[in-house]
Amino acid sequence: MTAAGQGTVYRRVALIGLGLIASSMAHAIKAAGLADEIVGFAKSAESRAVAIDIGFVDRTAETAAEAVRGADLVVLAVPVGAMGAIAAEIGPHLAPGATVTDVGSVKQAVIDAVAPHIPAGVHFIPGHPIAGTEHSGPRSGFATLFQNRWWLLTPVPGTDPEATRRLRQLCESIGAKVDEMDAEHHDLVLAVTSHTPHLIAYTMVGVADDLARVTDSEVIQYSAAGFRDFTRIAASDPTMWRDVFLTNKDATLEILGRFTEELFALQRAIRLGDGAHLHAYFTRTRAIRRGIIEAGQDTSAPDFGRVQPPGK
Ligand SMILES: NC(=O)c1ccc[n+]([C@@H]2O[C@H](COP(=O)([O-])OP(=O)(O)OC[C@H]3O[C@@H](n4cnc5c(N)ncnc54)[C@H](O)[C@@H]3O)[C@@H](O)[C@H]2O)c1
Ligand SMILES: O=C(O)C(=O)C[C@]1(C(=O)O)C=C[C@@H](O)C=C1
Repeated sequence: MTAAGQGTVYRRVALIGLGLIASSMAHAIKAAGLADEIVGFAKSAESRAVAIDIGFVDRTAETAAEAVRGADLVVLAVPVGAMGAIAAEIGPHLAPGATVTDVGSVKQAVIDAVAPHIPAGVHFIPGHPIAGTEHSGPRSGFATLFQNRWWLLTPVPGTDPEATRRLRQLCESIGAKVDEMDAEHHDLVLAVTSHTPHLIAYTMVGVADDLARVTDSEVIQYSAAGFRDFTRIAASDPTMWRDVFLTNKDATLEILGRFTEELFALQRAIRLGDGAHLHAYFTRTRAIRRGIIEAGQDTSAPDFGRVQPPGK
C-alpha cells in the first residue's frame, strides 16, 4: 500500500453506507483534505447517485467488497443490525494493514458481529461519534456535525497503538474530541444519555398522538418547547433505533427499570399530594444542571464518571 499524501491521514477511505454520518464524515474529510480519495457504497443505487451528484465521494462501487479494495480506512456506517453481514462480505477483500472502524450507536454487539470477520493484519477499532440529527440519508450530512462533539473509541486490548493514533488524528481533524473506553461501559453510558431518552421521547410523542385524536390536534397546535424537542427526537430513523434497542437490550432494560421506579414514585407523590417529595426531587435535579454549568463543563459531553454499573 502506498503512503498517504502530504496533509492526508489516509490515502483511500471507503465508506460503507452513505447516510447522515458517512456523508458528514466525507464532507468534513474533504473540507480538511484528510484523504486522497473517498470511495462510497450504499445498497440503493439512488443513494450512490446522490453521493456522486453532491460530490462528497470521488467514486462509488457496486458492492461493499469492491468499495474496500485497496482502502487503508474502511468506515462501517450502516444500522447496527447490518454490520455483521457487511463485515462478512468485505472481510476477504480488506487490504493488509488497513483499519476498519464503525460508527454504530452500540458497541459490544458490533464487536461481536464484526470482529470474527476481520482477518489477521487488519486493525478493527470500533467507534461512535456522539453527534447526530433526526435526519437521515445522503442529503442530510454536513461538514461541521462533529465540531466539538465527543467521538468514543472502544478498541479491544492489544489493538495496534499506531492504528489507533491515526484514527484519533482523523476524528480530531474533523473537529471531534476523542476518548477511549471499553465497549460494555460505553453501552451503559449511552443507555443513560441517549438510548433511554430516545425511548421516552418516542413514548411521549406516541401518547400525545393518541391524545391528539381526542382533542382534534390541540396537542400539536399548542405544543410547548419541551414537547417540540421530543417530536424532533422521535422523528429519528426507525431502523437505526430499532437496532439500537435490539442490540443494547440489557443496559437499556436496566436504565428503563430505574426510570420506571422513579416515575412510579413521582406518580404516587402526585396522587398523595406529597409536595415535599416533588419539591425535593426537582431541587435535586436542578442542582445537577447547575453543577454542570458552574463547573464550566461542556453540556454536550456525556458525564461518564457518574454512571454506575448495573446492580449498584
Ligand atoms: N443518526 C444519528 O444521530 C447517529 C449518530 C451517531 C451514530 N449513528 C450510527 O451511525 C450508523 C449510521 O446511521 P446514519 O444516521 O448515518 O443512518 P442513515 O439512515 O442516514 O444511513 C444508513 C446507511 O446505511 C445503509 N443501509 C441500511 N441498511 C443496510 C443494510 N442492511 N445493508 C447495507 N447498507 C444498509 C443505507 O442505505 C444508508 O446508506 C448507525 O449505526 C447509527 O447507529 C447515528
Ligand atoms: O441530536 C440528535 O438528534 C441525537 O439524538 C444524536 C444522538 C444523541 O443521542 O445524542 C443519537 C444517537 C447517536 O448514537 C448519537 C447521538
